[in-house]
Parts: sequence; structure tokens; C-alpha cells
Amino acid sequence: MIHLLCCRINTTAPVLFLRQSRRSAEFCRLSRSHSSPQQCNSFTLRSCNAVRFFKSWAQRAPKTPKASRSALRFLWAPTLLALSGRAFCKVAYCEADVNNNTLLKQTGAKDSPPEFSWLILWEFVKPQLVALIGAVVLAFGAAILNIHIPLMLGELVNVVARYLREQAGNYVQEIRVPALKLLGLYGLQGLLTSGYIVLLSRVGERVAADMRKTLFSSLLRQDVAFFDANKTGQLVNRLTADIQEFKSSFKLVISQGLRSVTQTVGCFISLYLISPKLTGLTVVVLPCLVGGGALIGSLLRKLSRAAQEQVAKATGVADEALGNVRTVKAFAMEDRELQLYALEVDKSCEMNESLGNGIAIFQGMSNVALNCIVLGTIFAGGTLISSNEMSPGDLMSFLVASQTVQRSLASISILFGQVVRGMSSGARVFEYLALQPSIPISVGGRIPFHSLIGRVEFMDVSFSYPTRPGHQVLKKLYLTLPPSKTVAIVGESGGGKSTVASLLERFYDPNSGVVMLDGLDIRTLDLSWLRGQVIGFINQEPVLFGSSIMENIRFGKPEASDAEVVSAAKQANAHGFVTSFPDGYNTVVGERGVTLSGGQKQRIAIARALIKNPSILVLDEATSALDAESERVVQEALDRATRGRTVLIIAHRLSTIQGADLICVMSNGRIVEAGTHVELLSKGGLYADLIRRQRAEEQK
Ligand SMILES: Nc1ncnc2c1ncn2[C@@H]1O[C@H](COP(=O)(O)OP(=O)(O)OP(=O)(O)O)[C@@H](O)[C@H]1O
Repeated sequence: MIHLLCCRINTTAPVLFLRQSRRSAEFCRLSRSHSSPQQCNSFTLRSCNAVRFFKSWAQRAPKTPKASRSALRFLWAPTLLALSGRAFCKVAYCEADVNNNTLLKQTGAKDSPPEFSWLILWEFVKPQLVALIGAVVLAFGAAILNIHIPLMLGELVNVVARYLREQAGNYVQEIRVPALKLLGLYGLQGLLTSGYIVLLSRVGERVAADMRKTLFSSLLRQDVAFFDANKTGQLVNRLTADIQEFKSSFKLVISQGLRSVTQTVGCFISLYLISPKLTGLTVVVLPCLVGGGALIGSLLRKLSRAAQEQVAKATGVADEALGNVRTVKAFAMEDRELQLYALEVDKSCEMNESLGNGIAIFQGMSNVALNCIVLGTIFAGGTLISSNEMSPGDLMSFLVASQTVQRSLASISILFGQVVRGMSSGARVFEYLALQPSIPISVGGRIPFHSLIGRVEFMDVSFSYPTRPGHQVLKKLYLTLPPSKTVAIVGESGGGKSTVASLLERFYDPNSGVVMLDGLDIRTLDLSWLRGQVIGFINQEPVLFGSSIMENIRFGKPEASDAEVVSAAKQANAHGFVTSFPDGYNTVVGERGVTLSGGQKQRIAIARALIKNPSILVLDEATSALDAESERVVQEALDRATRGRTVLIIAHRLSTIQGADLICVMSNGRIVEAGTHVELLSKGGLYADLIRRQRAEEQK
């Protein structure tokens, strides 16, 4: 009967699976725009080829010798399972890509989903190859031993059964050898397991650490346009969560995957050797149970992912409220923020409760199913024992081996999901590793041999920001900053003043035209040298690091001595207030310099810019956020700092730039007026109008 059933399955199951594969192929075809077409095609082709092979074998099966037919008969089932798992894996991979693609579109990053690269992974794994091979060998060894254990247990039970039946001989003597062998096997298996876990976690941790360092260095190398298009939180997520996920999957696949596959195949062989008839029964029941379990498991995983996303959403609300706590307090919005947070937390609580219920039902059902299998095996095995086709020890071995197969198959089905998640996390990490910045920091740019004169020219410069290519910010701009002179740019908000400073710093390159320094195109100059030594930049909202004042000033020149730091602080009018603090230069300024006043922060920023003794100084609204007294002290520092340097000042408050050598009025991406304060006033144009309006506002 069982034999007949097996034959029937041999011929019909592959046909069913072929249909299933076609459906998967259709899914891949539909989601081709989101996933890699090559992956879907090659997978479908491989699945169909495998099925064709099974189908043709099934048709030829009656002609093959009985033993090899039977041996092959139980091999197709795990293969079928593995292939269905791969189908699930690919479909889920396509799904993951769809989600990922939506995210990429939201952030304005490139459209196609990132692809997992085995080559990049190899680069990280290569240095750990010896440890990895060691781990694989030990894991494989532990799995092989696991196959032996059911057979040894059966041997023990047979000794006990024989003694009970015959009541003769020395029981202790007889049982000692198999018991000691089993004990030794357990000990060896424990050793091998500990060994591969130690090696594998070492490999995993080192690969993850290397990935983190390489990814961070790659992110730091990217140009400013990259950061305009990508949210910082998401980039940090790639450094933390994605690498963590990838590491867990990597470790799990090597340890559990290898063990489960070896055990499944090995234990199936053991099962067949013990009892081909009982094995036939198992082959029918197990795949159905494991398939059903995998299906429910995948639904639960989806629910779990949604619940995790909801938790992240709630965290985002808290993060935003705590990050902007001053604004929240200033508007007395604590209750509203609390309500928003509570709403998200309640949603996540509901989702997690549903997930908990799902897991409870699933576990209850799987317990019943597994126990029914045990019961069924004992029932069928008992029948075989009564007809002398099997010994009690064989039944014991069969039970233990089939339990091992169940556990292994269940973990394989879970592993598929983990592989998918690990691969998409890895792909997201690798995507940025391979990314080349359009403005590389140091690719053999030149450093002029002569001492810098400091003449800057913008010649016919047109520019649009990469994130907004349709909006031209600078339109055929001509502007010259003569050496050691101060040039101010004024004009309407959004006219493109700060953009001029960004192009000078080479945060972006112009779409057409050229920015020159001492007659050299700045694109040919060494970028580290240009930013690190030539240009000093001070803007409206200086950002300090959460370290000491000394370290913050030294950020401008890491090799500077303490005396140089103090001298820069004196030039920036900062020495007085710094020494009034109990810890002086060792005072820690808090996150983003939160423990300092706006004027104090600005003076530290000026000291940080001055310590590198730049030839060109760019001041972008450097005093506009300060009150009158702070502005006076900072302005005094700036007047001192600008002496003997080429200076570009971008200012709203026109009173601060009246002494500039040249004032340029900018409107709609062009310089529309230029001259000294007196010249422009007497002209009665846009500048005179701006002055008139500002004075009127001040008198209100
Ligand atoms: N990173 C960016 N990505 C896209 N567009 C930008 C970016 N920065 C500025 N812009 C746009 O470029 C235009 C010019 O901005 P810019 O900051 O140069 O003006 P501004 O004259 O300095 O203005 P304000 O005086 O208000 O600071 C604006 O329309 C602005 O919206």
C-alpha cells in the first residue's frame, strides 16, 4: 500500500510542483520591474529543469532496479522541499526588493534595488577563511555525529530488550560498551559544537567590524549631494541594523543551515536503512506538515516585520520630540507629543499582541501535529514489530532520527526567510561600498608649489542642485574675489548666495563654467588641501562636537599645539570666556555645543577656522543669529581675522558689510550690481533699495 502510494507521488508530485514553479515564474514576471530579471529567470529555469529531471526519472522508475529506485524515492522529497523553499525564498526576495525600491524612491536614491554581490562578500570573508573553513568542518562533524546518535540509541534499546526477553547474561557488561560509546559521542559532539560556535562568532564579528569600517569610510568619502539625497537616519541604519542582520544571517546559515541539511540527508538515509516502509510513510506526512508550518511561519514573519516597523515608527516620534525638546517646550506641546507617541505605541502593542496570539496558536498546533507523528510512528512501528519486521531498538532509532529530520526541516524553512533578509541587508550595505563619489576627496589633485595669492574667479558658472536638476540656481555667473580683499554678496533670500560659497568649497561642481583659484580650475586641485588648508568656512549655525573646547578648536588643525589653540582662541575673542570656565579649555561643550551661548559657539567656530591660517575666509551669515552685544564681540574677532585674507562675506544685515572692498548684489542667480557701499548708494539701484527697506524695518 505504502509502496503504491510512493509510486503515485513519484509521478504526480513533480507535475504539481511544475505548476507551482510556473506560478512562481509568473510572480517573478509580474514583479520583474522591481527585482532582478536575471535572478528570476535563472531560478525559474533551474526549477523547471529540476522538475523535468524528476518527472522523466519518475516515468523511467519502474525500469530501474528495485534497490536504487527505493533509494532515489525518498531523495526527491527533501529536494522537492528544498526547491519549494527556494521558490519561497525567491518570491520573498522579490517582495523585499519591491519594499526596498519604494524606500529608495522616497529618498531620491537610485531607482534599481541594490544587488547582493558574492564577490564583495568574498573580499570580507577572505581574511577569515581559515577560521571559516575550521568552523564549517567542525559544524559538519557535529552534524554527522548527530546522525549516528539515533542508531546508537537503538543499539542500547536492543540490548535492554534482549535482556528483558532472555533474562540471561550480564546486563551491565552488555550495556557498558554501547553506553560508553554513546557518552563519548555526546562529549565529542559537545566539543565540536562549542568549537564551531567560537570560530563562527569570531568570523561573524570580524566580518561585521570590517564591513562597518569600510562602509563608514565609504560614506565619509561621498560628496555633499549624496547627503542631500539620503537621510542620515537611513545611512546610520545601514551601519547598524543592516550589518547586524547580515551578521546574524551569515552565522545562522553557516551553522544551522549546514547542520540541518547534513542532518536531514543523513537521517533520511538512516531512516531508510532502519525501515523503508516506515520511511515511505514519513515521506508522505512530513513535507505536508513542514510545508504548512513554513506557510504559517511566513505569515507570522510578515506580521512580526509589520510590528517591528510600527515600533520603529513610535521610536521615530519619540526621537523627534526629544531631539527638538526645546521647541516642544517653547510651544508647550508636551501633551500633544505624548498623545502622538501613545497612539503609535498602542498600535504597536496591538500588533504585537496579534503576533503573540498567532505564535501561540501556531506552537499549539505544531505540538499536536508533532506528537501525532510520534504516535503514528509508534502505531505503525508496533505493527511492524509484531510481524517481526522491526526490533524495538529500530523503532527507538527511527523515532529519534525522524524527530531530528523534523527539527532540521523546520529550521531549514525558517532559514530561507533569514537568508532573504540577510541578502537584502547585505545588498543594502554593499550598495554604498561600491558607490563612487562624483567629487572624490583625494585622487591625485595638485597642490600648487607657489605660495597662494588668493584670487578667486567664478567664470560663466551655471549650476542646479543634483536633487533639483530642473531649477537653475546660478545662471552664467561671473564674480571675482581679488587677493586680500573683502567681497560681500547681498541680495534677496534664495537668490543663490550660499550656493556660491558651496561651489567655492567644492561641495558641488558647476554644471558649466569654471571656478578658479589663482588661475587654476579648482577641480584640478587636491580637495583635502583646498578644504583643509586654503579655505576657512564660518556659517550662521556653527556645529560643534560634543568634546572639549580644546578638541573642538583643534578640529581645524589636528596637529596644532596647545599654544596654537590658545592663540587662535585669542584672535577669535574666545580666550576670555573660555578661561572663565572652571575647566577652561577642557570644558566639554555637550552635544552640538548645547552648553554654550550662540556668540560663544560662533567664536569657537572662528577659532577653529583661524587655527589653520586659511588664505581664503568664507563667512556665511556669520553674525546674523546673534544679539547686538554678541555681534559686536564676534564682529571684532572677524575684523581681526579677515585682515590679509581674501574674504567672501554673505550677509543679510547690510550694516556689517559696508566697509567691504566690493559689494555684489545678487538676484535670481546673477550679479546684478557691484561696487562699494558709496558707489551703490549713489547709483540708487537694488542695493540702495535694500538699504532703505532695512532701515525702515529697524525703525519700526
Ligand atoms: N541642498 C540643496 N538642494 C536643493 N536645492 C537647494 C539646496 N540648497 C539650496 N537650494 C535651493 O537653491 C536656491 C538658492 O539657495 P541659497 O541657499 O544659495 O540662497 P541664499 O541666497 O543663500 O538664501 P538665504 O539668503 O535665504 O540664505 C534656493 O531656491 C534653495 O531652495
